[in-house]
Amino acid sequence: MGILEKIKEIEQEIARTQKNKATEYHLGLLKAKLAKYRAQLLEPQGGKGAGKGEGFDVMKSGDARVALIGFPSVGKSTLLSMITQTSSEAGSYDFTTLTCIPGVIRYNEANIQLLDLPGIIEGAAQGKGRGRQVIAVARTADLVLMMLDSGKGEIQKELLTAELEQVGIRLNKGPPNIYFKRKKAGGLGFTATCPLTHLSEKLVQLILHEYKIFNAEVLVRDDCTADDLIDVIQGNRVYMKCLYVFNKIDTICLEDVDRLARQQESVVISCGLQLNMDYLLELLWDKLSLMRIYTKKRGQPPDFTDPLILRSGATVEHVCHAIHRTIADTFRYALVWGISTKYSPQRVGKAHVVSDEDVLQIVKK
Ligand SMILES: Nc1nc2c(ncn2[C@@H]2O[C@H](COP(=O)(O)OP(=O)(O)OP(=O)(O)O)[C@@H](O)[C@H]2O)c(=O)[nH]1
Ligand SMILES: [K+]
Ligand SMILES: [Mg+2]
Repeated sequence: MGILEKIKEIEQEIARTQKNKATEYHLGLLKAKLAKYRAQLLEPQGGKGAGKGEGFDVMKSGDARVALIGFPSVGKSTLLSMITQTSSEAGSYDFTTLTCIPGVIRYNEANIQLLDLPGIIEGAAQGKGRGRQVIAVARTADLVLMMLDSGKGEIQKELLTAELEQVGIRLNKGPPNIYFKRKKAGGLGFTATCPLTHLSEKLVQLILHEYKIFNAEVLVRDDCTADDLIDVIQGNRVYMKCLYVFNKIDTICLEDVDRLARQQESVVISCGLQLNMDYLLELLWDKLSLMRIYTKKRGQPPDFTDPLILRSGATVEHVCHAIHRTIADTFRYALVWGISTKYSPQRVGKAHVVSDEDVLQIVKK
């Protein structure tokens, strides 16, 4: 039996099985099996670069990478052509786009790489269409723009989220609060720091056995589920930020626009009527958590046209590296003007965390 068939069988069994206390262990086990087979399916078979697919090998460039994911004909290419200098063919028929088309969004002096991709269909996770390649590219992005057709937005959102879940992509959430470590001996060491309503020591043990793990330390710090535990054991999950973009609001009524706009992490737009594009870019910038740092030389005004673009959380040391590899070696201190310091200017060391739009002067030894 092939892996696909095995997966299908387990999925059917899960669907058949009633969810209750008595079937809890059985379902947990089935889920672990399913996750294992899916992982096998995603492993590239054969030689180097297998399963990568032609036309998907786009170099990373710029300060951040954003991937456009969505069902066919939701307007991904139309958007790329609108907000970048690149034009990507749009059409009223599905699968107009068959490869990965990169464009560059210029915003706040940053270069943000935007990737147009083929439409994903149901079953993408099983490798249908070019789903696997699209998903592989999406994994390399700093942010996913999930583009949805406002007319059928909510069901599309559910289906796509499920497809991405199946290949280990988790949107807008962090890893489960479980500490897990394999050991050489000693059996299972199990501790929970809060009451558990989904997991028990017995179930954890069963799931671990499914992975042939008999010795491990498991510390559960939240009311986690069996799925959470499986995520931690599999260890290859990616936790990505996602913005839900509801396009074509020109085709729905105002009440529906209002409802979609109020959803978490959502933005409503119309490429056709060029509605709300500025707000989309603003949100995109916020989500990427990028910062502009302006540098200046002693006795000279800062250069406000050419900031260094860094990730939020960056320190003066990161700024040094962004300027030049060797600057950190001759660094004495930095003067900072901006909201990251109490005084302007303030003398700071390498560990100082900078903020968006700080001005920085480096004083060398
Ligand atoms: N009414 C309306 N139509 C739009 C809007 N944006 C795009 N379209 C139309 O939707 C159709 C599909 O647009 P594309 O940009 O090709 O969509 P896509 O998501 O790239 O499609 P694939 O590459 O096939 O997956 C085209 O006919 C566009 O003109 C919009 O805001 N409103
Ligand atoms: K299309
Ligand atoms: Mg397209």
